[in-house]
Amino acid sequence: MKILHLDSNHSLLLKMLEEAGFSNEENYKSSKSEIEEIISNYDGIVIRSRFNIDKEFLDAAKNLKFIARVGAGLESIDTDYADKLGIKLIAAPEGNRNAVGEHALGMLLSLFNNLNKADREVKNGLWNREANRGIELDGKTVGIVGYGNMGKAFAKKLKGFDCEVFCFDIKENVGDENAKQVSLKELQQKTDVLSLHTPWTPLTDKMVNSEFINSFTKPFWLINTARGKSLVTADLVSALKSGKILGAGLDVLEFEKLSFETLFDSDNLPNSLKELFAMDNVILSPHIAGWTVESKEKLAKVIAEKIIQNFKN
Ligand SMILES: NC(=O)C1=CN([C@@H]2O[C@H](COP(=O)(O)OP(=O)(O)OC[C@H]3O[C@@H](n4cnc5c(N)ncnc54)[C@H](OP(=O)(O)O)[C@@H]3O)[C@@H](O)[C@H]2O)C=CC1
Ligand SMILES: O=C(O)C(=O)CO
Repeated sequence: MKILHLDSNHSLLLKMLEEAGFSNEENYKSSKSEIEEIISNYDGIVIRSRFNIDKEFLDAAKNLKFIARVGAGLESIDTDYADKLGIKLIAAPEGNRNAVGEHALGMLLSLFNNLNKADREVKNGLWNREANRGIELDGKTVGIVGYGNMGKAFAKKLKGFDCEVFCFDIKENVGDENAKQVSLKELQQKTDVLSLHTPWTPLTDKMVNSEFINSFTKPFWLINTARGKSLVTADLVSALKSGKILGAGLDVLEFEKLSFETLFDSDNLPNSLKELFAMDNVILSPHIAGWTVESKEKLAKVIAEKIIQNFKN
């Protein structure tokens, strides 16, 4: 089988596939349309997030048997069309779920303890102890929306903090010893901290908007390590201003990657983002929750194992 690798990954991936007898070609530079011209020569592709795999691409990929995403989310792939064409989709949530759980927890603890603000202030000669008094997770209620690989990994990390953990998921019976499954309404009544772990789908697109936010009984903290487009940034900013949201940790933004840098450089960022940048109770990171030294290797290993398991002769 011939596999085209469209992003560079941990060397373990190529090593394992080569040892298993697959033929591997790396192409990290050609444009999407250039790849479309040659893609019919391959049985499988391995991609991280270089470009979206849309209908046009899939139509050109006449002999494709699998698409392996070195990551968890398949949002950048037209999964329905790939299914229709009988192309197998392979993801590796086992490879970065621990990283996401730790990142979400790290953001939460940083927010609760004003770490980013305090750090900046101390480095500027300010010794503001009272203004940086923290709060504790002990006794708080954490609501997790989307209780799959990532949500469960976060709940596992919360063990030992003496907080109550609830989850809401469209699937039934997903609760476990780390989180009690409740209705969305109950979660919104109880939650002090909301952590999003849903995929980006038509159902979750702009899910966290003013109506959703105002359905929470208490002011709450928000962590989003899922997808930026599930959250309406302008509505978040309004809620931060009104105090309905007490602080936010966002690893993902509505405007990411190329669009983010282009908008930033041309000073064309939407006002809502500029306002977020100015807020001390907001922590941002550039989509790195699942992006650790360890996850790089784990993702490679998981993807290689799944390809070998499914496609080795
Ligand atoms: N920031 C980062 O670096 C990373 C981000 N991610 C993001 O996290 C997402 C989740 O990954 P993962 O946990 O592996 O996915 P899973 O499919 O394992 O879990 C997601 C869960 O959310 C459920 N769900 C879907 N829609 C809703 C909804 N509207 N309300 C409540 N629950 C819902 C799903 O149900 P069903 O299966 O029925 O749809 C599923 O049970 C990825 O799609 C990706 O977007 C993942 C890894 C790294
Ligand atoms: O694994 C994912 O889905 C991520 O967002 C990181 O690439």
